[in-house]
Amino acid sequence: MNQYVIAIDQGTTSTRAIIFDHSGAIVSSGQMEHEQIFPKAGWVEHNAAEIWNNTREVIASALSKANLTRHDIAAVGITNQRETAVVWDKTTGEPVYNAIVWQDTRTQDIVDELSKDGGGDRFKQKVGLPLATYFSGTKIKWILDNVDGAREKAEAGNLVFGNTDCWVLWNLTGGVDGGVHVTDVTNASRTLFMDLETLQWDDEILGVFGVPRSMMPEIKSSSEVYGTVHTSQLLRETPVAGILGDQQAATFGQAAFETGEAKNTYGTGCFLIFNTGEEIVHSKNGLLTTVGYKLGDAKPHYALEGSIAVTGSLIQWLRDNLGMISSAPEVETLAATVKDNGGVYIVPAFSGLFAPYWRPDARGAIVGLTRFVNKNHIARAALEATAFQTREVLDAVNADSGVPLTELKVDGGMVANDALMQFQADILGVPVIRPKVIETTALGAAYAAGLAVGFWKDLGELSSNWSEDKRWEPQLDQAEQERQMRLWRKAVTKSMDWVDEDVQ
Ligand SMILES: Nc1ncnc2c1ncn2[C@@H]1O[C@H](COP(=O)(O)OP(=O)(O)O)[C@@H](O)[C@H]1O
Ligand SMILES: O=P(O)(O)OC[C@H](O)CO
Repeated sequence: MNQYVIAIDQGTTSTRAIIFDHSGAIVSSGQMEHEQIFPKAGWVEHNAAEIWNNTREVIASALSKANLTRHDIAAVGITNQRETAVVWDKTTGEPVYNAIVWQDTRTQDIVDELSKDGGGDRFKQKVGLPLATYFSGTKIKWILDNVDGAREKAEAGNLVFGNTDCWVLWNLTGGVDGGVHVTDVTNASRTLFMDLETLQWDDEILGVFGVPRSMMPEIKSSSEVYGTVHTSQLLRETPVAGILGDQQAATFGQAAFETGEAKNTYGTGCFLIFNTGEEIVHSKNGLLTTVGYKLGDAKPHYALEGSIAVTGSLIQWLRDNLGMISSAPEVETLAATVKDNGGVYIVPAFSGLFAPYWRPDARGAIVGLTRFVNKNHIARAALEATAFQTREVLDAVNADSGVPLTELKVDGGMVANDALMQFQADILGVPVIRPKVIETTALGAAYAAGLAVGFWKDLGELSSNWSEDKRWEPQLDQAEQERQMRLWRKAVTKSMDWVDEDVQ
């Protein structure tokens, strides 16, 4: 009997496989971190072969922990870190370069060059995105321009591109032995190349970037059978039936299916997604327009997104680069020893500033330092930075939609941190709500796959699986909220205009 669905969550720091039952509860999981490669300041890479190996390992581990086999699994769903670009030779299965990660800023020169003709928003009306290093398109161009022989091979039709969903799917379905080269609409909407109306690649933009169309995967919906797992793999012959970029998957896993619903995911970065239904809404306040989900032949749901590049990774930086803490949860212990931030604000503009500013010239800043400040204040300021950035994104969503959100559903690794969630509610002035299953990203991909094979019958059934675990009510008075936001915004101005010809 197929009683379960497995989701592969290929994230920025780790790859997970999680098995869910019909009620949406977690039955077992496997997880492996992969190496973060920083060859130069601003460059961030992953080894795509390592990611594929880890994917196989975590599937094996999740199955064996629950004592299950492929016969118990109805379908496979895939969710992934978006924008991270893998280019590989489809005749050998070898990537021609490491995966260039979404946080990588090496393509700023490409962005500047392309912006000369028509400005940074020249494709925004069509694709919903400004020209920025964040998106896959500039990374593909960089590989074609900089890796020896890549352009010739691409023009000969041997190289293909995919975000990591596509790389995992291709390998899972056979790789050089007939692997399926497909992505879903949500991932495609993060490349700079997909027309939001037609949901197809735009030849004119591909031409401007010099990317051959033959490299691009076929764009399909987020919920349909793309292929079956290859006979050489553990899950052989199981249908792969759902793909969603991780932030859209979390929105789906939070059952935010309707227009006006939203969620915020706190991981490496933070991503607030606001469902705008079947309408394509263009932001006037620095948000992206993206595809939320598309189920089979049904019309797509679109969304506005506030992407924040650095939140949890600031905590990792305190741990790995400064050695201030030995584990991420320890930041809460340090922060709890002081009654406030001691006047310190940290603007973690490690990759420039994303939403709502889109300022590639910004770099990280710690301001307000005095002899009074100690590491506990720094820890507190690091946590607060996540909450301040989220408030700015929520303000942008409210301004665009005209109807202020009255509560915020949250998920992701950082929501384990109580102090942060309380401060988040305080600085937003609305309740913050955590569901029982916080692995909403994997759950969303499982839902998409399960819907396609009839494991779940409809969205109503999925909504009834959602239940609240904890709620944080705002406790700060509005004057104090606004005082802190004023200081935060002042700190943000100090991080801007830092990059010049001498500083990258
Ligand atoms: N208790 C905590 N307090 C603050 N940050 C935390 C805590 N636990 C984990 N994190 C941060 O959350 C992130 C991991 O969350 P996760 O959702 O697994 O990320 P991702 O999906 O981006 O890989 C890490 O960046 C880590 O620093
Ligand atoms: O893997 P995460 O959770 O850090 O998410 C990364 C985002 O998809 C980047 O856009």
